[in-house]
Amino acid sequence: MYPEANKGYTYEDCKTTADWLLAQTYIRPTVGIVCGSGLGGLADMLKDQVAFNYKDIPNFPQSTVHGHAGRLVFGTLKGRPCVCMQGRFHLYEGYPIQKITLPMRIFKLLGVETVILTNAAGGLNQDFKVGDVMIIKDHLNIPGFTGNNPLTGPNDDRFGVRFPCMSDAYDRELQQLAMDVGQELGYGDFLREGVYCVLGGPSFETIAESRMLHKLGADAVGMSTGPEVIVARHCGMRVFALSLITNQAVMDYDSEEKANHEEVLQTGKERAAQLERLVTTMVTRMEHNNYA
Ligand SMILES: O=P(O)(O)O[C@H]1O[C@H](CO)[C@@H](O)[C@H]1O
Ligand SMILES: Nc1nc2[nH]cnc2c(=O)[nH]1
Repeated sequence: MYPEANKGYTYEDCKTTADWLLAQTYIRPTVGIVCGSGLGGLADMLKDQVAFNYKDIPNFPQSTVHGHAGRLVFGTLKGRPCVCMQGRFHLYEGYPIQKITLPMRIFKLLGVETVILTNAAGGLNQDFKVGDVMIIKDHLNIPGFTGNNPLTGPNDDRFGVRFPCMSDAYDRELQQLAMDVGQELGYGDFLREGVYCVLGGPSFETIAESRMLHKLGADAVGMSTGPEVIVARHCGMRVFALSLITNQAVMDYDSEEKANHEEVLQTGKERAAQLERLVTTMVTRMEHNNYA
């Protein structure tokens, strides 16, 4: 009934992977973190690390993009058990969408309750500057408009319902927590909020495309996160996500700017320490405030 590529992984496949991981570490994570391009340093913040190369994990895809190390790291952040993907998967790597989002279901079966995703993105909002950190309040999932949604295929009710709601995809309490923590840390000058737009990539946007996305309501554009969020919400995990604005999308035919991955990684390096501090402090506060 469904094309082969849309079958994805069964519940049992996901359980095999989760059980394999649980058998090799005593850490029982309640927070799952996904590191964006050039933002893998977040994983290094974990204490008491137990790390796995993706190539050694049953059913796991491999990282193929520079700036994504390809390691799953278990550890604790200020005593709180976490698991962190040092490197994510993207549609443009050629994987089916069910494969790039598989780690979200593994997170769920590991016991994760809250997922924190980071990404590098191009700024569309003209008030944004390179180096700004945007708390994601919503997304435009453009691949989904053409039927490329990670939940395509048979639905397994053990994960979630056939038609999940997405109007509450990004947890509002966690957005507020990020704002509060960001202000306290003195990051108010570069902390923003906005709508993230996912494209398939790997080509960056044309000028006309950037203008169109901005008109449609997007503040930043990238090639990830949306599909992971859909799968995480489908299986009932709370989601918080942020974009580091690593470059300004080119919106003007007179501009000499050209988007490139080196600039993306460089901006990541420059903001890494603050981003790591924001996320770590949030994780500590989540515990105190009894956020899951
Ligand atoms: O979304 P992350 O993984 O941060 O990476 C972003 O950076 C890369 C482009 O430089 C693309 O993969 C884009 O999605
Ligand atoms: N699509 C897209 N992805 C990015 N990732 C980092 N910067 C960009 C960008 O400008 N466009």
